[in-house]
Amino acid sequence: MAAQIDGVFETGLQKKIAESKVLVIGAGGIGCEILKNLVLSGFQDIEIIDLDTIDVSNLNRQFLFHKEHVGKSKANVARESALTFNPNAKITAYHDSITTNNYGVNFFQQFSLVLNALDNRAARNHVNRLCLNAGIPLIESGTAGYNGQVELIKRGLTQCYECFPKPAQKSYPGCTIRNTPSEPIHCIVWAKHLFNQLFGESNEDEDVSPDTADPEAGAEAGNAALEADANDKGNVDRVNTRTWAKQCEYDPEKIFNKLFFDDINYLLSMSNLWKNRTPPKPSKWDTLQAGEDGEDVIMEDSVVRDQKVLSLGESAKVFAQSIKALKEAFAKLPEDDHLVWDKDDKFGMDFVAACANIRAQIFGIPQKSRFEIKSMAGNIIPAIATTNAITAGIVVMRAFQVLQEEYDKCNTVYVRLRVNGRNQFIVPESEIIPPNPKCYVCADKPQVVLKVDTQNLTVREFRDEILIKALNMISPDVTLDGTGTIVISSEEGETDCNNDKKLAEMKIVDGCILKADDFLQNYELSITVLHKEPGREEAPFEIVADPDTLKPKEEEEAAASSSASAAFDDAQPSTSKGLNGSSANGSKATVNEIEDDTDDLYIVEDDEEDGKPSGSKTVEKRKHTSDRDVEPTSKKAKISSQPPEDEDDDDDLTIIE
Ligand SMILES: Nc1ncnc2c1ncn2[C@@H]1O[C@H](COP(=O)(O)OP(=O)(O)OP(=O)(O)O)[C@@H](O)[C@H]1O
Ligand SMILES: [Zn+2]
Repeated sequence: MAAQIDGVFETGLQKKIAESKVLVIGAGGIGCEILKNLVLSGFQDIEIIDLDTIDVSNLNRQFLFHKEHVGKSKANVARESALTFNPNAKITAYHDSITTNNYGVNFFQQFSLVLNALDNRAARNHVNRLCLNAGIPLIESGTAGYNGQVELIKRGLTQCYECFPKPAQKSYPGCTIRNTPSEPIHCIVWAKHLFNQLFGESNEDEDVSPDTADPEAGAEAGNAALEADANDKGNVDRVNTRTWAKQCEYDPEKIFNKLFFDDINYLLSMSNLWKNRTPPKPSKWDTLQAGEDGEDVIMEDSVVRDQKVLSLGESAKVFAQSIKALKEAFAKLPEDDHLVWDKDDKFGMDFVAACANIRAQIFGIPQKSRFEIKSMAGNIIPAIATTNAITAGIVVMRAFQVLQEEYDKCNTVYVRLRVNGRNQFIVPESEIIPPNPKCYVCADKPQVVLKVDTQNLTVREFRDEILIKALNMISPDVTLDGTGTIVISSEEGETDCNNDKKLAEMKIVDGCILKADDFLQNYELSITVLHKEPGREEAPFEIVADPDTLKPKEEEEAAASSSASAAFDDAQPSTSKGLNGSSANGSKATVNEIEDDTDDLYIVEDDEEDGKPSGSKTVEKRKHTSDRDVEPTSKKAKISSQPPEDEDDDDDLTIIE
């Protein structure tokens, strides 16, 4: 090992490296590079964890993996390959998720430091909480295309991963997706939702059928459309899409005709929608001759087929074939299990591409090749091996500084596409950003205020949508302060009887305080409940991390009528813009383009102004927008509220390697 040769490193550091024990979380693009750097730098005791197996698409940049490793555990293969660089190193590999209860605070406490090389918010939040709790320094890293970022998270010294709210994910109004798509992405999002309705985790916000509550359609139109569905007695029999599909045994022809003929006719009956739009053209299976037309395309080499825009008949054929395969895969699962859409799963991807293109054709929207749809549906921006390598290099350099306790030197570092005015393309933040004293995770006594309609929200929704999705807990226990009533227990089945009760029925009303506790994360949060009356356009709930920002009711109403102050409120670091249940238009009918955290969107914002290094002003700006420039690792899409000045157009390309 070069680094074990005296003189390469200063002796003090050399010793510290040899005596330390580090944990690497994630053995993907950055993780492989980090592991190699650690081993070559003389680290002797390394543990690495990754839940995934190796995919062909990883091979171009995750150089510890080769063709013969496809399908094997990433952590195990990374360990074996890294050992060839230094057979004397002790590397322990776990093929597991870091979020399981095998890895609690005690596990974390055995390490000198933790290095994150993850690709999703949920896991990052979890590791953030455990490292804060265990008092172990965490080096967080990520890349998106040519951009990279490395940051130290240390309790009491720096901001944590959750100190400032993240920008909300890009979303589209539900009625655009369900009723009036106008761009290819609307059809792609619809197709992904359809996959979930038929085979995946169905979500009522992801309904794919016509939305009769669309305000633009007007109540009359909706009623007229509903009447078209009425049975002999004038009632409307509405069945859930999956139930219906199961009843007709996933017959492709029947599903095709329902989605692309009946539902489109239904939409046409909502005539207000088409006053200023080109109406869609329903399509029927038997007019397509899908059988003959599509035969060749199924047989075609997938690389060639990926690049082509298929005819309607060809898409219908792919549609039928993929439904058949997905139906079989679904049938093999236990009763209450479901499929998970994955861009790398052939039939899942075929299904989404075919459905998106059929719908696009019906609405007169340009169609896309399967290749293009894959990149849009997976929100992929290219993973650049060099950015991963540079970022991982900085991670390990930071690790040296942490081992030497030179924390004051550990400013966040950004990797940029182009050099700035100071000729830097690796740009350090000008100062260490301190913790947010109002952070709902790393503050001494974490607390939030929850504004919610207590008469309507069920305990189950409170747990799933608020505690788990918005507040990133994994296995919460909740008690009502003062009475000690157990509202939610993490013990399976213990409080199931509460699940369908409304909060108010559990005596959780305005002014109550709930104590939420996640034993897996050693995390306790105090939640003050404020009742709010339901409003049609409003978010179903709002979480405010800084109670001081709450105003008396009258003031709030006055503020709401002023767009200027509303905009100001949005910019407050401690109000939880990224945490509430609202979306772009504040309506619950809005759907996320990106469902899973793996596909998080992050603002990439230039940290410099006028080519000068960022000063405190910029730091302040960052706090108020996004504290993280880059959503770590490879396949993240990126949005920018204000495009970075020196950003290359190439960055907007969404391509897959
Ligand atoms: N909860 C978790 N526990 C352990 N490992 C995780 C967890 N969540 C994500 N990971 C791992 O983090 C790694 C992130 O690496 P990377 O972003 O390069 O992803 P990838 O899946 O290898 O590539 P791509 O997403 O571009 O196909 C992945 O190998 C992923 O399996
Ligand atoms: Zn914090």
